[in-house]
Amino acid sequence: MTGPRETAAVATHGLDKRYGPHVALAGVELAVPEGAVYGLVGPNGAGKTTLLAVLAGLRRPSAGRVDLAVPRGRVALLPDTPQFEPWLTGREVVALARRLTAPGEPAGREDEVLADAELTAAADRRVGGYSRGMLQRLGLAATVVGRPGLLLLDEPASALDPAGRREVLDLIANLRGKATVVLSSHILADVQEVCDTVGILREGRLLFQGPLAELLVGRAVPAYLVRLRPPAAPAAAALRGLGWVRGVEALDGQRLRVTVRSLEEAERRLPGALADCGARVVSLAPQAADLEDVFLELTS
Ligand SMILES: Nc1ncnc2c1ncn2[C@@H]1O[C@H](COP(=O)(O)OP(=O)(O)OP(=O)(O)O)[C@@H](O)[C@H]1O
Repeated sequence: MTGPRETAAVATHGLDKRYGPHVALAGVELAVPEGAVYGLVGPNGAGKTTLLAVLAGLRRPSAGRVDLAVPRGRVALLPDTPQFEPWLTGREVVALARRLTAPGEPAGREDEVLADAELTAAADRRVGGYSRGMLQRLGLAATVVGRPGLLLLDEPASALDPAGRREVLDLIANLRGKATVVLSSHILADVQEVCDTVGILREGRLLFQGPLAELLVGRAVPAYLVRLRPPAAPAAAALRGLGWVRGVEALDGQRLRVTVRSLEEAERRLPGALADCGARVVSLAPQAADLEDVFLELTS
């Protein structure tokens, strides 16, 4: 066989999972390239948790198979709400995980992952007093302490506040190059930020899978975001009258979203058109397609 599946860290073939009569996964052909940070996105009930559990070997598929390029013992799963014994300290949780998953690793490895998770100061406190964000970071520390080759993260940042999400996303971004990561999320901005490869799951079926850039570029509506000194209305009216402008949307008193026939044409003509109508331009930038837009287009 040729193509990307050849270098897949994990691939599934004709994967089905039924819960009684309910079909949770249907013919899933997943291909996660080695070293990817792969975002599995889909609405609630799409089958994300089920797929991760099947990949981790915790649930048996009803049909099909999972091919792993790493040994089963080097696959680690972090559930969406990791549970720890509240009387253990953070350091004890990580130490236990190291002894279970990689007894050959030196104890110094524990300090390393606690530091990466910014938990050094809290390491000797009982985890019963940890915040949600700290628990999620501790879960990540305990998951990576054994240097897994494949990390499966179920909604790792979804339940956190913006600061907590930021910290967890940074930790995941730092895993790039050290392991293959598959994370599920319904927060598309998070996926767009940290993932290089995306799989869109709906009602148990993979609707799209491939590089994030390909997904976005192939579907981008060429548009420019123009910020002007108010008032923006005269410039909007002038642009609307031009043949190469497809539409002008006033986002507020000073920002216009100008959709165009092509970005190349806009690069040549937009600055001049704005100058001709006397607009005072603060900034001008092409607007990238958003994973959220593409997702809605594919799933609606
Ligand atoms: N143990 C189970 N028994 C019966 N049905 C289940 C079971 N686990 C999941 N399901 C159903 O299978 C479907 C997929 O569930 P799953 O939890 O995998 O989705 P999800 O994409 O992770 O959703 P969420 O984002 O809400 O966690 C849902 O319709 C769910 O109700």
